[in-house]
Amino acid sequence: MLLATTGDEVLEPGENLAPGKIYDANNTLLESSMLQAGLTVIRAGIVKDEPGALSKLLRSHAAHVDLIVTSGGVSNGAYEPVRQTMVDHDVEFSHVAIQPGGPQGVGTFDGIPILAFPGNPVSCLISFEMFLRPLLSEMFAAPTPRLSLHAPLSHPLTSPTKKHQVRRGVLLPNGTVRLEGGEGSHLLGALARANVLVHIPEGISELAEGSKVEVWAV
Ligand SMILES: Nc1nc2c(c(=O)[nH]1)N[C@H]1C(S)=C(S)[C@@H](COP(=O)(O)OP(=O)(O)OC[C@H]3O[C@@H](n4cnc5c(N)ncnc54)[C@H](O)[C@@H]3O)O[C@H]1N2
Ligand code: MOO
Repeated sequence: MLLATTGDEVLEPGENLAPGKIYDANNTLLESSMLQAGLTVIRAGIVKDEPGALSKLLRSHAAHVDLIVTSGGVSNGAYEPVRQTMVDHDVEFSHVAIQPGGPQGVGTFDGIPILAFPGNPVSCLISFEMFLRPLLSEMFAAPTPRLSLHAPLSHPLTSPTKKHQVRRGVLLPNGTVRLEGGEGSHLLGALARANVLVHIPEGISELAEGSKVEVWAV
């Protein structure tokens, strides 16, 4: 696996955190998830928002990898490095009806399969759990799929009707599930406190306390 993230504002953990900069969360999140899933990972680092930089980095590792995963630079901003780099490649960008993790890219870069996940940290982890991890389970039986349970909600919730929402939650000792943090796809603290992903399928706009939801133990 080759892992890369993008953004002039993103710094390696430990660097001097100047105003307007943030530490890279995505490479660490994805690398640890991938290692746990039994993959061998090359962490290529952070690509600056410059034309040509991403292609150069990916090509420098391409001979040694079976799959490329990037995070960030895929939505509709003025400059989206991943999207723009892939213009010359067979990569399709679209919006999946899921929250978080909507903007996605899939295709090949110089013949190597590539998945381009969105940049918000929770979005890229949910993308891995929803789109890549199940595939690995099916293809290589490693790791085993996430344990799926049905548990009653400890409180009511609302969800966007036209999207499959994946919220972070805590399965409590009394067997109920409580949402942890809000919908925001930047809420890493809440993700760290969660022990389940809570699935609210498309078509549902609200659920009452006690409604059963599918949760994946993570
Ligand atoms: N016009 C539209 N704008 C946006 C849409 C849309 O549909 N139309 N979707 C929004 C959603 S939802 C998401 S998710 C983001 C995805 O955008 P990108 O993949 O282009 O992500 P970036 O802009 O590069 O980053 C988003 C956010 O995350 C921070 N980030 C990026 N990389 C890292 C990293 N490695 N570690 C920590 N944080 C990271 C970045 O600084 C931004 O704050 O698009 C929305 N906009
Ligand atoms: O759908 Mo975006 O992936 O929520 O932050």
